[in-house]
Amino acid sequence: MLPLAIGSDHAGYELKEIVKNYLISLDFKVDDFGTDSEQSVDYPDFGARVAGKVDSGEYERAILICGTGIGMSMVANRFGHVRAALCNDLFSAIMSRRHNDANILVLGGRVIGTELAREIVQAWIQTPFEGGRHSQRLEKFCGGN
Ligand SMILES: O=C(CO)[C@H](O)[C@H](O)[C@H](O)COP(=O)(O)O
Repeated sequence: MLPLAIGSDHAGYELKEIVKNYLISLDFKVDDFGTDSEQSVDYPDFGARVAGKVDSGEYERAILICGTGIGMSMVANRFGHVRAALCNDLFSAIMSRRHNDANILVLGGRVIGTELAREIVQAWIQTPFEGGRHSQRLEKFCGGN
């Protein structure tokens, strides 16, 4: 199965561990790029570490988690080949794959609960990109990358 990169700051640490273990239970290979505790860190350090790996093509998909998800999505979307989607609801997560071919899912560890996070992650992993008219739209801002 698709190997995934995952990262968080301290505010996303608890949910990162839950999401990581959930993915492992589904037989995904998950590479964790920190942080490793709830000790305060700076989200740009971990966001850039993971987004850079998607940007370079080392990983096809990744998950980032901070308190709201806002900071991580801002950081990740600075990278040219990254389409990071902050999805704290199920509909957005599904649409971010169908229409936007999002390659990084961003979650807010202080916003959503564990069960919703699991549902979002599962749907995001499983939902394919629809292509068609959406490809031409992606082409207009990221060259289809
Ligand atoms: O970047 C964020 C907001 O966009 C994240 O939610 C951070 O996790 C948050 O800012 C961390 O806050 P803290 O008060 O330093 O724990």
